[in-house]
Amino acid sequence: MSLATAAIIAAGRRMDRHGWVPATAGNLSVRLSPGLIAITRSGGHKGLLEPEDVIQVDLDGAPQRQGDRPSAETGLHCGIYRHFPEAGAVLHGHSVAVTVLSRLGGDAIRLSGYELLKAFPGLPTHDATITLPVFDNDQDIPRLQAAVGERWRQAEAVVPGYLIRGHGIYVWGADMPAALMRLEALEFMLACEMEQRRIA
Ligand SMILES: CSC[C@@H](O)[C@@H](O)C(=O)COP(=O)(O)O
Ligand SMILES: [Zn+2]
Repeated sequence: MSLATAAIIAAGRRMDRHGWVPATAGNLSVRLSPGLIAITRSGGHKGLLEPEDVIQVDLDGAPQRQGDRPSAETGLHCGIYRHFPEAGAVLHGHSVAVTVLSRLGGDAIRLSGYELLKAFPGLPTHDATITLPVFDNDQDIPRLQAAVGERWRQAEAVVPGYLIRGHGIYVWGADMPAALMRLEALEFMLACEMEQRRIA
C-alpha cells in the first residue's frame, strides 16, 4: 500500500471516530504529483476504507483506470489543488456542528478569540478573526466550484477551508497531518460556537 493510501485510510478512521463521516459521507485526497491525486472512491464508509477504495485521478477528475468511480465531489478537490499549488491534502466531512451552523444563514462564519486560531497560517495569537465562507449546497459540482473560485478571487486572504450549507466542510493543508490539524481546529471552534449559542 502506498503512503498516500495509508494516510487516507488512517485519516478516514480518525474522522469516523469523531463522528464526522456518517453513513457514506465525506471524501479524502492526497496530491501525488502536481497533476495527479489519490482520492476516495464514491460511496462506501470512509471510516472503513480498504486500499482498493483509494483511486487516482488527474486534476480534471478523470480516473487513471477505466471503470473507477471517484468521489462525486472530486471536482471540489481538483478546484482546491488547481488554485493552491501548495495544497497537498484535502478533507471533507459532515459534522453536526458544520451542518447546524451553516444552516443558520449568512455567507460566512467568523471565528474570533480562540487559542486554536493559531493552527492557521500567519496567526501567532488568539487575538485574531478568520472568516470561513459558506456556500449554498448544490448537486451541480462544477457550478458549486465556480462559486467557490469566484469567492477566492474576491477575498483578500483565503482561509484554507469553507462550508457548504447543510452539507459539510472542506479543509486543506500542505500534507495530511496539516489538513487534519486544521480540520480538528475548525471542528473544535465550530462545536464551541454551537455550544455557546445553546447556552446563550
Ligand atoms: C451520504 S451522501 C453524501 C454524498 O452526497 C457526498 O456529500 C459525500 O460527502 C460523499 O460522496 P462520495 O461520492 O462518497 O465522495
Ligand atoms: Zn459531502
